[in-house]
Amino acid sequence: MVVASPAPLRTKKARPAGIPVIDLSLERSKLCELLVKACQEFGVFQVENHGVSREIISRVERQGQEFFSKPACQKQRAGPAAPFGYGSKNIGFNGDKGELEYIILEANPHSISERSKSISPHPANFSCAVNDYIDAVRNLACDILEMLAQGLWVQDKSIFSNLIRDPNSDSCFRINHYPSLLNVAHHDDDWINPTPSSQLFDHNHPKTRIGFGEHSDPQILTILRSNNVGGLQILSPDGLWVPIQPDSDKFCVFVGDAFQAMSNGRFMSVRHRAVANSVKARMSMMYFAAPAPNASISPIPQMVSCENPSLYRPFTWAEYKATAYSLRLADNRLDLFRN
Ligand SMILES: C=C1C[C@]23C[C@@]1(O)CC[C@H]2[C@@]12CCC[C@@](C)(C(=O)O1)[C@H]2[C@@H]3C(=O)O
Ligand SMILES: O=C(O)CCC(=O)C(=O)O
Ligand SMILES: [Fe+2]
Repeated sequence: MVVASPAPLRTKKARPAGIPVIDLSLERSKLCELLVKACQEFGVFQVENHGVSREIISRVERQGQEFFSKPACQKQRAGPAAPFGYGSKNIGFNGDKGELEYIILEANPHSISERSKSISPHPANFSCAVNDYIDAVRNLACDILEMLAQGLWVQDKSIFSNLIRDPNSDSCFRINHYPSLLNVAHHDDDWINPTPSSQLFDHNHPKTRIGFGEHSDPQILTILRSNNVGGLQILSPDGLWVPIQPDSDKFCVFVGDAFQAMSNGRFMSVRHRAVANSVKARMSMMYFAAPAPNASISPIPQMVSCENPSLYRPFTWAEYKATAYSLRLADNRLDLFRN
């Protein structure tokens, strides 16, 4: 006898759906379709079977751990992040703050080799680990961008990837370290008595410590990898913060503002943040894939039609970056370039 299964219970509060996890070993035309769908519907997705070796990832992770475990006075020798170097709590130049420390570097071997002298007692090990990692994630970013061009039926498959393969590409690399809650809570009066002006808390949930505040990434694509400690959240269209499941074997890929502009708004640069509420320290590393400063960004002709007129005026990456750096982290800078 076949017994009908009971109708599923409906609860009033729907659990937000997770972001897509895309298996990069799938057949290519299927992959192109899935990648386009994810960039349209979410602006972010995770990838598995990405082909970046564990060894490359753990070498740079180890360098990050060694650096952040040093006493503050030693780390400060690599700072301040203006805009490259070591930073602690201060983000950008306009008063943004977060519960984190970080290293941010230009993603080119010469600059990394110079910077590594103030970061590590073994600069060659540091720069080699970071350069190998950047090469690997740049290739991953280019593969994804080429599949996205194919998925959009654009003839020139390299239309996006050429921008970040350009030797003058302005890409950068960042390692963020969010200390364990146990290391900071009792030193911090705000934790016990949050002040309304503090940026370090989410005012709707005063026990949420803001590690890296709400923003979208300005570049084309971001490739993020973290340890298995959570904290990354995206802002859903209905205004809810949705956690992204941490997974050290996957990469999380974000559409950036420049890609939203080039796709004429078909892809969206999703707003995200990192909270620092864990008893374990979170470490994340981001490769921000950017064009060269003089590259012109505008909606590609294939995305523009009578029904879909151009949403953004052309701008150079240098112009966009200067605007981003003149604004606060949470500001919506792309709207300033709308037609
Ligand atoms: C407050 C800021 C930090 C930031 C530059 C900015 O003025 C606005 C954008 C911020 C952001 C967000 C994504 C990564 C990052 C490196 C970038 O390119 O834009 C940061 C900048 C930063 O931390 O310096
Ligand atoms: O550290 C994280 O998990 C996210 C940080 C981030 O979004 C950024 O640095 O742009
Ligand atoms: Fe980001």
